[in-house]
Amino acid sequence: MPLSRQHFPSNFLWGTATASFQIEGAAHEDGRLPSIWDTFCAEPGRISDGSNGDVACDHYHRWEQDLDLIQSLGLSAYRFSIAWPRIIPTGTGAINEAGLDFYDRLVDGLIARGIQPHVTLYHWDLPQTLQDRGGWENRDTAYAFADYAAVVAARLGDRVKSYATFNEPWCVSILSNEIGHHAPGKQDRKAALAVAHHLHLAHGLALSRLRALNLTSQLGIVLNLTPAYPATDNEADRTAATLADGKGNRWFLDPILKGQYPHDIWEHYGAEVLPNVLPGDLELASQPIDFLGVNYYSRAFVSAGGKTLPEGTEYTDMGWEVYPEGLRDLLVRLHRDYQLPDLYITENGAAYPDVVSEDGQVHDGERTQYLQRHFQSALDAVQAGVPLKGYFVWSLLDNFEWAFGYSKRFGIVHVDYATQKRTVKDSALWLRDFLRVPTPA
Ligand SMILES: OC[C@H]1NNC[C@@H](O)[C@@H]1O
Repeated sequence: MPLSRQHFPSNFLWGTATASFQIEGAAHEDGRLPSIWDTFCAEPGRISDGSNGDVACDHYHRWEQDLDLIQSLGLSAYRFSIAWPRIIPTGTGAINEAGLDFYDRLVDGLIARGIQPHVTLYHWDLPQTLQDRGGWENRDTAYAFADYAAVVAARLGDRVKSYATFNEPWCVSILSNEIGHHAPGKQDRKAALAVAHHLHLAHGLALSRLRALNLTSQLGIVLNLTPAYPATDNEADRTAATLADGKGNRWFLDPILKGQYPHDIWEHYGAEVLPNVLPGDLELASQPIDFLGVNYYSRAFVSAGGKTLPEGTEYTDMGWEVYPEGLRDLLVRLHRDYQLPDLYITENGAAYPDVVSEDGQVHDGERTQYLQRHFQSALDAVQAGVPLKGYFVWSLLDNFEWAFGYSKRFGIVHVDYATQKRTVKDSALWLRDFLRVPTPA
């Protein structure tokens, strides 16, 4: 019998995901003020196609049509992020009711369609005014985030099934402040590690504020995790893979789940760049969470000697190896090494150079294959005893793919940015059929 949802636990949650800056547009509407990504897009050369989030998928105006699309596919959950610059446009202080009203309508629209709302409180669009005061390098921003989180949760309440504090702290800290490919585009390891620590602190501060609201919503965080595989079994490759795993995964998993930074990486970094950890910070950061979101795309193939993947390896349009087995391996390892809450795959998906064919359809067979193989890997993890409770496809819509602009398409629904026409791709039609449970004869 081909893979079907009936192979999964009957209460396994199937959803799709987006993020505010990537789809909303309406960048200057209803009180929103600039985020660091508006600023970053305006810096020449930062975005490969020179685009920005001013219009994006115009979801701010088309959200009802987009929720209808989610419902038509039979998905029962939708993960989206709240734009801090809509809620408290200057980062601290005055609340913008029009911003809260938009998400209020969105949440009610989801519930009316039988779709569970799952909120990410921060998916990278920091108010620029806070960046002007040091951004996440400034410890004060962690406290501002907790205030913002409390405002959102007080308004949306437990209509929202889960609140994740952050999406991908590794991207917010390392990719954005050490590597420099994302906003604010710094290349400073000390700054990056200070940012990472303040995110861990902010996560803890916000958890405390949300717990105090006595919501029934699950509270957690979303980490992008990339399992590292040594290219060979030699010592140099295995050491390099352990380092990659420590810097990319354990530096974020351990403070949240174990209340400590990994010792080997702490020593590796050295005193000049290490963050200033104050007493109580890690106790706050490692408060119990109800769920851990895992964003998985591929593995890291680590070679100290420059060995590359073999001929015939499959890649997505992002140049990421298609490696479904890595999802199972990752989840089984998490289950082995950590005391886990419920796990959700909060993002998994692929970019391919999709086009609308003569017949008006988008025949994205590679994406259907990718999803099928990763669903199977998720099922393997469930059958291995991993407490995996759900899976969100990234993404509902083609959207603004950060430094790649609109040149990479991750959606199961195609967006023609000139007309804003949505076209359900073949992969979404397959997903709809996969989710359809045959009615008993
Ligand atoms: O690169 C694909 C996705 N990865 N995780 C964060 C999202 O914002 C990205 O679009």
